[in-house]
Amino acid sequence: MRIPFRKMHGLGNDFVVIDARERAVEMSARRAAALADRHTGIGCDQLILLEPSETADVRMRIFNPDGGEVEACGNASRAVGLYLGGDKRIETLGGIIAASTSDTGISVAMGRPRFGWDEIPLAYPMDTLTMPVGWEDLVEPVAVNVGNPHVIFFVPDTHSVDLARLGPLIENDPLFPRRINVNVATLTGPDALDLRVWERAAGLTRACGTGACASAIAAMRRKLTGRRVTVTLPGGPLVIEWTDADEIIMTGPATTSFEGSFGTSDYPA
Ligand SMILES: N[C@H](CCC[C@H](N)C(=O)O)C(=O)O
Repeated sequence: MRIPFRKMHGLGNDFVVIDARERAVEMSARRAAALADRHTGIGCDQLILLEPSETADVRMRIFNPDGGEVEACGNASRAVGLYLGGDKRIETLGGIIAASTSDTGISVAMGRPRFGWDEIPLAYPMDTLTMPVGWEDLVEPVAVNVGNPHVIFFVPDTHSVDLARLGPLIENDPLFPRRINVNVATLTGPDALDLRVWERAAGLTRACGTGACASAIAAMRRKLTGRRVTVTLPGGPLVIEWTDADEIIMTGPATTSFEGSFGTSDYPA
């Protein structure tokens, strides 16, 4: 049997999107990892499975390239918003998010940020606004949960950080019981950040929507910016707003690259 999919991306952070609302598709960690593999599979940063939802217009399941299912994916939320069109509520493990499509791009309301050490989560109590920890030159980060967990280091120059080496060290530190997405951010203007991200289980990506949300919120909490920030990633810019209603709104592009299909026998569940 062949399963159709849509290859999509948000600023180069790419996804294989499978719409299983009409016909169920079994998604094991093995199948998700095989599909995401860039050498032997279709290749993507995350695999996205759309299923019927009891509480929203659609349920969006998010699988990292290691096959692990996770709570949130900002760029994929915009991609699914583009695919579905109009205003849609999307159920995720991290909560219900709302996507709306306009001529300035796709906006996604990502819910409210969480700052409690046990909400990140961390392994033990700690101030999450200036954490008393460090890994070589990366010290005193901020931790934020925006559906998924993020740690944010403010540095003089994101490009001088050896993120390929330090990212996995921090991602897998026992301080983070569910591992963590690692962000290095530089303030480049009154309301502007430069950002690079080592994604939990995915590594260096061209863009990370939840990383942009978490880093913007971290800058706002530290009073480095106002409540509307442009975050520039290697793949391009995203605009993040933290509303007075404690909602994170992310606006940016999404693109459909191509449509295809795969054989279930080639990718056993
Ligand atoms: N690797 C992330 C999931 C995808 C996040 C990123 N692709 C985004 O756009 O938010 C995690 O394990 O939490």
